[in-house]
Amino acid sequence: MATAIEVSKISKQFVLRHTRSLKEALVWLIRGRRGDLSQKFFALHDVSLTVEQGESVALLGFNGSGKSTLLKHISGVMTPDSGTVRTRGRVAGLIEVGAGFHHDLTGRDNVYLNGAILGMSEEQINERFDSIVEFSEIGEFIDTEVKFYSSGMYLRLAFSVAVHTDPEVFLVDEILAVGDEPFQRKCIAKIKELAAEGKTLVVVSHDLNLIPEICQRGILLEKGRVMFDGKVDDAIHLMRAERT
Ligand SMILES: Nc1ncnc2c1ncn2[C@@H]1O[C@H](COP(=O)(O)OP(=O)(O)OP(=O)(O)O)[C@@H](O)[C@H]1O
Repeated sequence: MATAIEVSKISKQFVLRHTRSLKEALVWLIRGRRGDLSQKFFALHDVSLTVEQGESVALLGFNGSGKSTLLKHISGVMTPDSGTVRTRGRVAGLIEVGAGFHHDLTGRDNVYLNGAILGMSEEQINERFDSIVEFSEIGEFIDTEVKFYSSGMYLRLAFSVAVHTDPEVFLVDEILAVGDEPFQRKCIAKIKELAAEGKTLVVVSHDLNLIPEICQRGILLEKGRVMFDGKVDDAIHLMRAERT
């Protein structure tokens, strides 16, 4: 089986921003700006993992453990301070949903814009346009500027465009928690369909009941490090044990 994602020893540091008191800032200035007022921390620390084509993997961990940051590195919207990320095939991400959408454009124009950003040709978008709109259930609002959409409508259209790009690797970040229940169920069914077709999936979700329905493998992150990588049930068991 071919490798779809190869993450090799990546680390990412962020600046821990906290407000300093006026006194602290004055002391720092008087001392000739010596020392660093900002502190850094590792959002990801020496993370390595390999995902084979057709695998469905869940990234698990408590808030702030680094799941979204890792997903952003796999999608390529973030680059690591050190280490490498390699992916094979087209990667579609629902990471910051609708991030590629332009508020002043209509749903229709955004389908074309976002579709192009995600790598579809105009011809492909023309072919899939009706199906995109149908899946999103946007209906007649397709010619309305998206700034007038509800957050659920926005998400539905963004999700619909992304799944129609026919990605080889599909990255999902907590989408399952957004949107109304019927649409959530539809998204989950679509994600399962993609998995059954042999697409590679990396899913971030806090829904520990849903995750085993989609993923066989679970990677547990803690403070930016991989604590466990194995069967999804074992990863969930470990996570639940840590919570108690
Ligand atoms: N752009 C950024 N600048 C500074 N800090 C960041 C940035 N993005 C994320 N962080 C920090 O990195 C850490 C990891 O964040 P991340 O969003 O990856 O966690 P997560 O596991 O996805 O959390 P959650 O379950 O809450 O979504 C957090 O402490 C977060 O505050």
